[in-house]
Amino acid sequence: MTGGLEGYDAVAEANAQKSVLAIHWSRICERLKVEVGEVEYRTWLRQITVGPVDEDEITLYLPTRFLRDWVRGQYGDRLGTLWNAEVPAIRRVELQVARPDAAPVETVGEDAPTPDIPVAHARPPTLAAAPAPVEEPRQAEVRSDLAAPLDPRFTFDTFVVGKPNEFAYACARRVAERPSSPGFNPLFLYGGVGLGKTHLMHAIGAELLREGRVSVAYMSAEKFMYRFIAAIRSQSTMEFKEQLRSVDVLMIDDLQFLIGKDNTQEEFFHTFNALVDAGRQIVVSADKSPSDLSGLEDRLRTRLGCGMVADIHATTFELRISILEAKATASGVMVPAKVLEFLAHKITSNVRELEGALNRLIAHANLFGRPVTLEATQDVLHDILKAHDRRVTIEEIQRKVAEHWNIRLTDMSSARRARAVARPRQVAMYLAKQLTSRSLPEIGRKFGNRDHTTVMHAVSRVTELMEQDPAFAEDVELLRRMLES
Ligand SMILES: Nc1ncnc2c1ncn2[C@@H]1O[C@H](COP(=O)(O)OP(=O)(O)OP(=O)(O)O)[C@@H](O)[C@H]1O
Repeated sequence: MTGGLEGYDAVAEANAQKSVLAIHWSRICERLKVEVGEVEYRTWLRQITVGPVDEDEITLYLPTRFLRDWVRGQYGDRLGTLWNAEVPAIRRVELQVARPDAAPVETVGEDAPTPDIPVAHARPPTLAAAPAPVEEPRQAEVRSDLAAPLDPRFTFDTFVVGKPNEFAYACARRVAERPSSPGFNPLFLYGGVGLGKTHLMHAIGAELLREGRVSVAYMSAEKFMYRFIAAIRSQSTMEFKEQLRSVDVLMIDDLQFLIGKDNTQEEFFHTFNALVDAGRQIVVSADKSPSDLSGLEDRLRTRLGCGMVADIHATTFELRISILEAKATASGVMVPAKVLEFLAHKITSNVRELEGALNRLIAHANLFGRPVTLEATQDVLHDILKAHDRRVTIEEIQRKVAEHWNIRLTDMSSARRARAVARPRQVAMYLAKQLTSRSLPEIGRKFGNRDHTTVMHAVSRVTELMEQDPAFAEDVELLRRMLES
């Protein structure tokens, strides 16, 4: 028949294949939910969308590299087995980061993947077993008389999970799902500045309110103190205490603020005891673990450490990239991967600063309608980058360059002359000359006692190659920017 009809047939066939795959995928999802549990499923696997089948291989998409790698590591084999059981012709599963243009198969039913930014976490085995407490359903309520408003941006969906925060995240989810579970009361979240403690607390609050079961009071420790003082002044401490003790979930942020405030600590201690004894949930955050919060009364520290203590560690490069990817995607502004990598290398202090830098870039791009480039980034973030300035060492240069080209660090000083090794070594020498004040003989010594003429040759060879090969020049430039200042 005509080409047009053949085209129609092809489209119809592709659509039919999509529908069939969607049905299989829905069945697989049901099994996975039973196997791994609802929370684990929702956090990791619900993000998967189904792509095309090519011969014996099906492609599944995940929205970020982090999530893809995690799912591959934890569930790759299981996904393969389940697909094979559903469709024997499928023998392999390929997990890919979703392309923006990918047209995924839609799942059937309520668990259709959401387009929002993924979250991920590992639920530690200890979290799996505890039984859900029997609860009377209650009307959802934020105690407006007690609560600071919850920031609607701080939800579990917008929290990006990686190794440094996965335990805290899992604990927070658990509390949001089953408040007052044995072993999780109080939940004590701690970690350095700007690493997501407040975000997780708000997420717990938002989830509880969404579920519509409990009344929640959230406030900073500072606010707690001022409310307490105001209550004393207005002779309404009884009322204040009653209000506090009537909530189902009390969350106090930045508890370290109470150090040295003995009366407020005392009041908090009694409130704490009254609530825990009545089976209510307490969530507390601080910058240190209970045992390190010297300045808090011993009995309070002991009680704070009685439930679940979860720390949030400093971010890793991988987590910073995932967070930047998620936030850039949410902003709708196209930020090149190289810029994200550059930022993740440069701004390592905390998520707040990282987010601030990205927001400024995005605002700039929106305001001036210019694309985000490495040059623009350096320009716009000049002051922030300067604040993160540090002196670069030859060892650091060698490490970064070796990582970049995936060679061993020892090859920076080895005698191997294969180009795959010799070229990165030359680049490292070139960068050492550009970025440090070391002399050529000094640089030579750091590269396996090579002669200064070898370093000179490396510098001129790299300069020459950069002029001839724009891709190579871009690589070297990126490395330079990452290491610079
Ligand atoms: N894992 C994450 N994913 C997404 N956003 C994050 C993450 N961690 C932190 N953020 C963001 O970084 C910012 C700072 O986080 P947050 O206020 O929760 O930090 P904090 O640990 O409470 O800091 P502080 O000790 O100063 O109170 C927030 O905008 C938060 O949304």
